[in-house]
Amino acid sequence: MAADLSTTIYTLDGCDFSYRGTPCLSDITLSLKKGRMYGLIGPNGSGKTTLINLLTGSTHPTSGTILFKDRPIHTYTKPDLAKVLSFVPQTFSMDFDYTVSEVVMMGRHPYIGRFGSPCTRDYELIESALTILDIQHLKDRYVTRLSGGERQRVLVARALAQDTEVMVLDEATASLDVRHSIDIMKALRAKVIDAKLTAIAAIHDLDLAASFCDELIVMHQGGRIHSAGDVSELLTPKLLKNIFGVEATILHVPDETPHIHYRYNHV
Ligand SMILES: Nc1ncnc2c1ncn2[C@@H]1O[C@H](COP(=O)(O)OP(=O)(O)OP(=O)(O)O)[C@@H](O)[C@H]1O
Repeated sequence: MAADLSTTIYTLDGCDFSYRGTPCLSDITLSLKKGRMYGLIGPNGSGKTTLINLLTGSTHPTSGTILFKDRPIHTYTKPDLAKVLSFVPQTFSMDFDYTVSEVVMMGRHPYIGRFGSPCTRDYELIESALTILDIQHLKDRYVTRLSGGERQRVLVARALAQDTEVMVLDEATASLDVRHSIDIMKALRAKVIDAKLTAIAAIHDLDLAASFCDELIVMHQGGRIHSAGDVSELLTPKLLKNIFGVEATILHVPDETPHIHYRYNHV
């Protein structure tokens, strides 16, 4: 049966990437569908952030092609891309002291322009993002004076306010406490279900990935994709042993997503 191309958001075909001649990604071939949540997992240095940079169009493959919504990603202008694709980076730096509200408002810039006037809908989206990320009380604070976790929530709020059909996140929960990590994943999951968002999240917390993602993309050393597919099929003790070198059991509790039980082998 022919594939349903109308629901394909990304098609990566044989993508390689090198940093000044040093190979980093090799032969990345992937098809990512609309309305799915993907967890991008793999050990440190396996190429997750580099792949994320290709997916956001901020860098281009050394060879191979990336189609985004059936068009080569490099043919989109930055403003056009920003209306359909939002990005939560791992870290960020700002040249000026912006308040939390101002940073979240930046999510609306693709629609209103840097010097345009926001409309009611813009304010509604900003308020909603501030509430979902539990940062209403911080809205007049300078972002540079927030904790790492608070700042990370501001970046996710900015991406949510951007209201795009695709969101790419690079370890968006890395500095968050357990409640805020779960809240962010829940908020993404709700958008995946209700608004057919496609979310691709590089994530180290495998339990969170297993609980909230539909599919995993597993990277391994050498910048290759080891495997990709449904969480329930992919997440096995053998995979965790092969990719991360850890001993673990996958617990299947009725009506719950799988849980990973690591065996630490304390002496
Ligand atoms: N700007 C750069 N110049 C040269 N090499 C780089 C650069 N950025 C990353 N690398 C190298 O590319 C490889 C992949 O790095 P990348 O950051 O994509 O991995 P990652 O899977 O996101 O790692 P982590 O889990 O530690 O965040 C690593 O070997 C890294 O040292």
